[in-house]
Amino acid sequence: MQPGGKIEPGELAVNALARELDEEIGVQIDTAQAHFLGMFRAPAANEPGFEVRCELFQISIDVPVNAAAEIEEAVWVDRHSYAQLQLAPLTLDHVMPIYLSLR
Ligand SMILES: Nc1nc2c([nH]c(=O)n2[C@H]2C[C@H](O)[C@@H](COP(=O)(O)OP(=O)(O)OP(=O)(O)O)O2)c(=O)[nH]1
Repeated sequence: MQPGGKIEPGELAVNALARELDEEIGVQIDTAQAHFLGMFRAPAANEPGFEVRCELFQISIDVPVNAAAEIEEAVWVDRHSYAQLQLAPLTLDHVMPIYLSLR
């Protein structure tokens, strides 16, 4: 699944994005550079019976990512490797089609 997480009360989605990227993979972003891709929903990966509704953003970075303690592993996914990975429904149904349509 993508780095991200729940939006706190009163928080803008793009600020939640910046906070979660910092917490989860140690990446600081300029929120003005985050490109909003849309709102999507899918069955939640880790919460059976629940649905995840997300505001999805695209960012570009040229810094290393470091998985924080609570994150098991951080991997880059590309058009060649994704088919071998176990991906969350949101990623498989929405994020990958958008990614594959780029360029
Ligand atoms: N971050 C993220 N969460 C996803 C994706 N796909 C998906 O089903 N989810 C689900 C997993 C969780 O049920 C929920 C995100 O909650 P979370 O527990 O990661 O949120 P959080 O970092 O704010 O954690 P917490 O403080 O609430 O414990 O959305 C995804 O691509 N990225």
